[in-house]
Amino acid sequence: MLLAVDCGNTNTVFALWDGDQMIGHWRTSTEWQRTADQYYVWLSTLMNLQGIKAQITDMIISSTVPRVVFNLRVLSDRYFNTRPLVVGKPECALPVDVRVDEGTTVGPDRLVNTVAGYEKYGGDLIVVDFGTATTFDVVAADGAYVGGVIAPGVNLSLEALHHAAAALPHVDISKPQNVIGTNTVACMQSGVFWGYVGLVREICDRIKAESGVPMKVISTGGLAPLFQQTADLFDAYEDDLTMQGLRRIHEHNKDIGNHA
Ligand SMILES: Nc1ncnc2c1ncn2[C@@H]1O[C@H](COP(=O)(O)OP(=O)(O)OP(=O)(O)O)[C@@H](O)[C@H]1O
Ligand SMILES: CC(C)(CO)[C@@H](O)C(=O)NCCC(=O)O
Ligand SMILES: [K+]
Repeated sequence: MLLAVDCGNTNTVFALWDGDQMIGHWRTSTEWQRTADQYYVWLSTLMNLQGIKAQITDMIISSTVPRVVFNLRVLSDRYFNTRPLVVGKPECALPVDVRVDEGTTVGPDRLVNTVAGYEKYGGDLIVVDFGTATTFDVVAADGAYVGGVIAPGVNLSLEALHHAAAALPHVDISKPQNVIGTNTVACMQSGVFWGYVGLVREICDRIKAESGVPMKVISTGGLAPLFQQTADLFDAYEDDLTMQGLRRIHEHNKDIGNHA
């Protein structure tokens, strides 16, 4: 079975794949100090609790935090006796072209999202991911990754207000009743919530205009449903796009006989 690991700047998600069936997924905070032994104790405890008996033979990692990869490699080597595929490393092949400026390193999560989006929806696609950052990634007709947009994440924007202004409290995102807030929290929620609705709409419109072809927009990430409830921003929502992409990239490397 395949263990797929997606390390974001805030959270790390592990998913267990049996072929194209995801049989479990678990989330922890991203901490580069966490050791291979700690990962293993945590993972095996959760698997036991859920009665999952799995023989993990393969591992694939996408990490936006370079220093966590070391301990995940040790986990793979020590406990699963396999060398992991690491997205973005030369030995990990992608099933699509990447057409960006020479010398640019695209975040592996962004590439992985587009691979999954293309597999399910085909090309001429925009993938929006609401993580630590809000990213927009563009897939051409042939599936190639052709670039995108990085905007500050929703929670990051709220945190930035709280940190920079002495009188602004910590606030969780939610959909405000009105645009005109009549207390501090409502004003902050309005600014970030409606500001984001506008940001997403404007960026997608401009990507479509610049591309000159009709495009589908799909969203992923914890906060996407909150925005979709309100405004018709996306054609579809996928809750585990990054994990689907990791499974697909692993399969591609097997198909071409590439063993990390
Ligand atoms: N209504 C909500 N308000 C606040 N947070 C929410 C809400 N719904 C979901 N979330 C949060 O969204 C997060 C899931 O987001 P996701 O995994 O896409 O990105 P992340 O883990 O924050 O970022 P990264 O992948 O960059 O580490 C979870 O931590 C969850 O707590
Ligand atoms: C933009 C983030 C932080 C989103 O997770 C990540 O994809 C990243 O660190 N990217 C590196 C730079 C780039 O994608 O161009
Ligand atoms: K993510």
